[in-house]
Amino acid sequence: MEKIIVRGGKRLSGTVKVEGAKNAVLPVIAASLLASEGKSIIRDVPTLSDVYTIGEVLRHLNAGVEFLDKTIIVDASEDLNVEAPFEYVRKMRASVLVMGSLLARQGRARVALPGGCAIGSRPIDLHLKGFEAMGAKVKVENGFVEASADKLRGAKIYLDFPSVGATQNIMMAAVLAEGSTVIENCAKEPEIVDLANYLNSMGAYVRGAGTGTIRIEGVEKLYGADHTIIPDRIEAGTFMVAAAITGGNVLVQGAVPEHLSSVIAKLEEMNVTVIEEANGLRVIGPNRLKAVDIKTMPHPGFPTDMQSQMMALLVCAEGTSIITETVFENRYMHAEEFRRMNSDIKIEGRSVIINGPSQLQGAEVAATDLRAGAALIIAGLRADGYTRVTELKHLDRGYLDFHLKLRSLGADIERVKDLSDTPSVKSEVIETKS
Ligand SMILES: CC(=O)N[C@H]1[C@@H](OP(=O)(O)OP(=O)(O)OC[C@H]2O[C@@H](n3ccc(=O)[nH]c3=O)[C@H](O)[C@@H]2O)O[C@H](CO)[C@@H](O)[C@@H]1O
Ligand SMILES: C=C(OP(=O)(O)O)C(=O)O
Repeated sequence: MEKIIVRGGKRLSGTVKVEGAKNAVLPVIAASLLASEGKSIIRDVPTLSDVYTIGEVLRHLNAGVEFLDKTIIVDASEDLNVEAPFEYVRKMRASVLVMGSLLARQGRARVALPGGCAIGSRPIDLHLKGFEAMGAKVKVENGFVEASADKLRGAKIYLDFPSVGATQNIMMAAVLAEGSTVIENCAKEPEIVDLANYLNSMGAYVRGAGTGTIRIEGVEKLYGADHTIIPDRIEAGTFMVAAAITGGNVLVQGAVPEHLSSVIAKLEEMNVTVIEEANGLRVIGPNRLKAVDIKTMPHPGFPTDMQSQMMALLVCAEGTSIITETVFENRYMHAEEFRRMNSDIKIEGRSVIINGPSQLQGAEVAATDLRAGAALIIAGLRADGYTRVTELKHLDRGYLDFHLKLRSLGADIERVKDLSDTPSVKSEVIETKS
């Protein structure tokens, strides 16, 4: 079993560069299946386990996928297979994002139903309602959801909730449909805008991405295109919190202020200094952090993917803070792990009440999901003694070289393979850059 071991107490300083966004690259790779002619070149790709998983899904669907450092080249010009089996969907729910492209390209898609996960039940009913509105027949059988349509027709689709995945899947289905599609109450996340830009560069007609209404005119055919992925706002936000919790001074290179306005506002309310520089955001942590309330919301509200990292910071803040999670019903599994580190956190329904400041203490804790993994490591940066974080497979879905980046900022941190089952060897340090 691998662990990250952090010894708290170091102030972070220096510069850290963020990768391309995981949540932008996954839908873009799914959309590359729409190009029946020409190859897509996708740049600034973070080489995370999720990205390799979606690469495997595409290969299984008969697309050519080549990884060249941080670039992926996709050739989807051959006829595609239409089935994404459970072995992929189990590893990564975002595999369901191939449905829209397959339905548009091949008239059929069969994808294993994703299960729930540690953050909530995560149904896909809104994706399917969108496909049905466009004339697809949808059935759920034997653990698979199958959608088929001779020809998708444009439709007016109102989403009951601005789901990121449903908006993306419907966009991908609509770009090759006959006529106009309007998606109302759609998601406005920067990753939606990135997908729209990529689709437009393939020859699609998508307007309004980033607002609450997207309009799409279907076209006959799409072509491979060259696209650079936007910087990862959640990775950026994670390093901003890491700088703040240690009272450090860090330039987060590549952070886009407009993508992070709610996170910046909350950090400033907590007395953290955030300065816009030409190539990123400088974050300077205060001596005393102030308690604040946070409510997670769809963009431009406070992102649920930053909730656990902020929890680490609020534990160290003076006063009572309340976090209310409105996006996922069960995204507090990490609260229990924070309690093991001596924090005063009470869960009450969809809210948590944090009484701070607590002096965090090092402990052995488990990452319950990818953001929880990062949050526990961040808490370890401030804790007395050693914090050992396990279940790193979650962290690896979303963060590249996390411990190496933190170490380059001065953290006392290492990643080890625990060999406690092997007589006479306790642990082995892992230093390889992925
Ligand atoms: C790969 C990726 O980009 N993942 C992000 C994406 O996930 P994802 O696209 O899965 O998140 P959604 O926006 O779809 O989900 C938000 C809420 O809507 C509900 N819902 C969603 C679809 C549906 O058909 N029915 C339904 O009820 C979900 O259960 C959840 O409560 O957006 C989330 C919300 O910002 C982020 O936390 C994830 O990091
Ligand atoms: C929840 C997340 O991702 P996913 O939707 O891929 O599980 C995340 O990035 O925090």
